Amino acid sequence: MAEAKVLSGAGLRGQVAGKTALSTVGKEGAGLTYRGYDVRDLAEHCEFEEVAYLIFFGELPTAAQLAAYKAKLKTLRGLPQALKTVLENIPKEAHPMDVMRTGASMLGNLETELSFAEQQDATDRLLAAFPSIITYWYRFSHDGVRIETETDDDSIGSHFLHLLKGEKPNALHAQTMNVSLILYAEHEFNASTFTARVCASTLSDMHSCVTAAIGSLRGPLHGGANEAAMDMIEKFTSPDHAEQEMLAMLARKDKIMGFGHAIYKDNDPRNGIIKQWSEKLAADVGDTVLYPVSVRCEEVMWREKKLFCNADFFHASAYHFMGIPTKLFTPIFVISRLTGWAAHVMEQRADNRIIRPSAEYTGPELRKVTPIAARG
Ligand SMILES: CC(=O)SCCNC(=O)CCNC(=O)[C@H](O)C(C)(C)COP(=O)(O)OP(=O)(O)OC[C@H]1O[C@@H](n2cnc3c(N)ncnc32)[C@H](O)[C@@H]1OP(=O)(O)O
Ligand SMILES: O=C([O-])CC(=O)C(=O)O
Repeated sequence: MAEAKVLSGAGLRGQVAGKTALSTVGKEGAGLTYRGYDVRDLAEHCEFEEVAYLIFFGELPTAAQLAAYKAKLKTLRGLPQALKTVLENIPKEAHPMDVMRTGASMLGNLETELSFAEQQDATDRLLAAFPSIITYWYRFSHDGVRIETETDDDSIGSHFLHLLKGEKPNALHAQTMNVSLILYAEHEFNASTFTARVCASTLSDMHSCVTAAIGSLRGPLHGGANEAAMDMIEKFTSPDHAEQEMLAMLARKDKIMGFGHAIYKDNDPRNGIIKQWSEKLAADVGDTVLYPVSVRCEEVMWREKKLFCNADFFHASAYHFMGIPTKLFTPIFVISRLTGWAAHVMEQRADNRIIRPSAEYTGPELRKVTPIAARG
């Protein structure tokens, strides 16, 4: 179980900034829970759409409710021509998180949330359309093809992989995506979710809240860490090489992406789960380097600094083994975390006061304007 960390200092650490009924993170003895369910239990027994339903509506769906929800999402996978045109104009060199940000924002122009009564529909549309948005842009800009984004895939994870690769995923890949999307779905007041809540607190629309959150998730200290971790581990040719390089990075006091956490003290409960799937995928592709390298990185960081892998670290190798290009790693996080962001927006709206903290002023004392001609 993850232990509670002593929280104080800069970055609002340890400050209670609001209430939520959606999840607990690092609560003593509880690890990570969504609506009272242990994430490990959910990852073992549920589909991602089931977990999304739980996050939005507070209870796990019945079989009929889940079937209806998945059927609804399936109808929302197509993209309007105006959005496709925008995506076709974004260069190949663009950062895929910028594509996601533009995609969410453009959808807000085309299918504006006109009142809060439409919040669930706006959310479901984004949830269903995000895999289409990122893969439509990727396949057009990289392969020159205009893909059909309306598939009959049973799940969002399979839909994403199908669009990306042009063929339906095998069972192992479909299961891994499902688990990955569950693990990334919700995480209390992390930076991107807090961004979404701040935006929601001004009574802004869902697309603005989500667009803002994507900007926050993009950075390497948050969601971007899965890509940064991949960039690092793929340079290591063996576990011994990894150890040597990690020790050098630690000696230089470099930040090592995929390790540490603002709230968890000695373990991120999502890591053990995704690590197991990474190991299965490594065996599937016959990997003898990347997985052992990743394990050695984990050992070195714990031995040297008592720093542990967060959710992002073993996601890097897992996604890589599934043939997902590194630059699409963080957009997958978006596809999943949309559930948490939107649920927080709805929660904020239901009991709102504009979020507006105070600052401790550190600038100059009050002074008079010197006429411009007299300034030296
Ligand atoms: C899904 C997610 O978003 S999980 C987070 C993904 N982000 C990363 O993996 C980026 C790498 N990790 C980090 O930068 C940090 O651990 C964060 C941003 C996640 C948390 O930051 P903080 O809450 O400030 O970390 P914390 O207070 O535990 O840091 C304690 C010490 O460990 C160091 N430390 C923490 N993480 C790392 C790391 N990954 N590599 C090297 N040193 C680290 C800090 O620099 C700090 O040292 P100091 O006391 O000498 O200043
Ligand atoms: O909670 C955090 O600070 C970051 C994190 O792990 C997440 O958003 O999943």
